[in-house]
Amino acid sequence: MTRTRLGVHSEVGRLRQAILHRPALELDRLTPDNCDDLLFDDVLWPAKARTEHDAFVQVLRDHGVTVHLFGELLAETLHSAEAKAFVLERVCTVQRLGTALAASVRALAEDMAPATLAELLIGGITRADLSPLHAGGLRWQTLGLDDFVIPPLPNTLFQRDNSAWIYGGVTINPMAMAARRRESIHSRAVYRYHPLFREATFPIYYGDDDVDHQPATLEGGDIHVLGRGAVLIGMGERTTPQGVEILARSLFRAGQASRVIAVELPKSHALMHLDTVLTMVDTDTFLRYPGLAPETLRHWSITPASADEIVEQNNGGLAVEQRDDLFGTIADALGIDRPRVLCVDADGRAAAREQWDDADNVLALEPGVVVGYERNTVTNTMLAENGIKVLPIPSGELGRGRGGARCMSCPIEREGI
Ligand SMILES: NC(=O)NCCC[C@H](N)C(=O)O
Repeated sequence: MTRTRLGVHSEVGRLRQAILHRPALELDRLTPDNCDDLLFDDVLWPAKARTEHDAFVQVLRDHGVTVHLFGELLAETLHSAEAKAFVLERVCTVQRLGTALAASVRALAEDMAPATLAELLIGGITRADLSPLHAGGLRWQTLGLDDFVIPPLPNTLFQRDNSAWIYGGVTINPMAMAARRRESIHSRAVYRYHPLFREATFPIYYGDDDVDHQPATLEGGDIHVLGRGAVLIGMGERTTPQGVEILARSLFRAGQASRVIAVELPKSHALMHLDTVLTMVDTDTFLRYPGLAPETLRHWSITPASADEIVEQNNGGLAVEQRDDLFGTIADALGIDRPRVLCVDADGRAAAREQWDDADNVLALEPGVVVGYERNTVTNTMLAENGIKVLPIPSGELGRGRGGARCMSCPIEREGI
């Protein structure tokens, strides 16, 4: 078993361990009819996507990062009868499956080998997959052979979003989009029952219960662990102020962070998460999409409120102060003069095209060394000219789900700065 010192103490400190997901059956089940609903802009060539993903994993391993594959973690988790029951109780519900199917699908799933069950939970279950089943009920009769009894979760590829480590603990995120909500059930099971996490003690800040969290949603692509006790959170299409408040309170209570900076983002698909337009590439350096004008972004600095402030301001325990210079606020939090902000601003069209292809969504492996899609030549050249080393990975297929190297990885052990 791998040495585990779980915790993510910065965005750019040396990355030691991360969870990635090698895309499997779920990509074969993406069609022109369902890809929009499943938050993909196109269908993919699955075999090629897997080869590209293998190349990504290899770059990380060559750099000394221990990579855990989520499909394997889930399969190993489901070896435990308790874990299987935990997942099936939450997936095979009457609301999701109908009264007749809930019990019969659950009975079939109980008998499956853990690896098969993990594959189908992520890849989706069609009526044809259940062919020996003779069920009654309206739902069963309305389903065509190829229809999904349980839809696939192709965005499991983007491990960044459904859980996020922040300093010594993790948040298991209530996801904004219906197409991604079941992902969090799988992560809850892995963090509870997988041997990598089962014996460890760490706070779970949010989401590890069966409460209906909507609309207090959070997604990891919006969460940046800046380091030195600070956390930057984007509020755009996916993360709401209610979600940020709950997380901030929990982080402060656990003594894991001393300041949260919440920044409002334009609500658009191209900018669905903060990390599609802003990532950290060195201890004092950010990569920013030039279409995102920081001076126009409203942002707030959130710290734990004193007892007096709680009474005077009725603020729910959070001292919230609106600020007017985002990178100035970040500099304060990091105790530096002013961060360096790199931008492709010579060619607006190239910047826009490359942002769409996740040029600004790089994953730092250590200060000044990042992984990014090879296709984004203008951004990668600009980074190299500014002393940032880019390790390129292929992206012809992978990028069609609209996520880059940062989106596809969930760091679980990373050093501070
Ligand atoms: N952090 C990220 O920006 N993740 C990319 C998620 C893409 C996925 N298709 C989604 O819409 O949720």
